[in-house]
Amino acid sequence: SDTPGTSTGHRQRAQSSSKKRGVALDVNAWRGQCRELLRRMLESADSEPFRQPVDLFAYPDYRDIIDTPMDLGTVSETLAVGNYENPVEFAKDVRLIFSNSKAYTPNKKSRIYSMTLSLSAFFETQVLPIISDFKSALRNQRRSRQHLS
Ligand SMILES: O=C(NCC1CC1)N1CCN(C(=O)c2ccc(Cl)o2)CC1
Repeated sequence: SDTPGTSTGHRQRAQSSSKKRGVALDVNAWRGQCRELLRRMLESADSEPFRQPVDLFAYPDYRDIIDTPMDLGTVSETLAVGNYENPVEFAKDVRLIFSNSKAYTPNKKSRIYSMTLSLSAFFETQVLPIISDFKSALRNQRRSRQHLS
């Protein structure tokens, strides 16, 4: 505004979270949301084969087929120590768990592979809004920073 003594014309919204179109645009909200999603997956019986790294003594040919093992315990630890920069990196590791299982399974009717299918279906429905909310928060943050002198 051009009223002398006021600076409201250029005041920026709080950077970390601002209400816009009814969505809390917090660029940091994804981490707690992903931790909660992991918790819900870990409480499901379908996650039992995926909670810890594969036992190579029980599956001696596992590394002949799978280059990059991944499990939900490792993903939880990576998230907890802050080694994911965004929810897309988090989703990439979780999806690796499922693609490894699909690559290793001897047939598509194996019990463990069927657990992969139901767990990944649940994961994809839950992670989609986490990623899209993060991307809109980032767009909003860049928009409001862009107007700074
Ligand atoms: O040993 C495992 N997990 C560690 C235990 C301690 C929780 N496995 C899970 C990953 N695996 C498969 O995805 C798979 C697909 C078809 C078949 Cl069979 O196995 C291999 C077995």
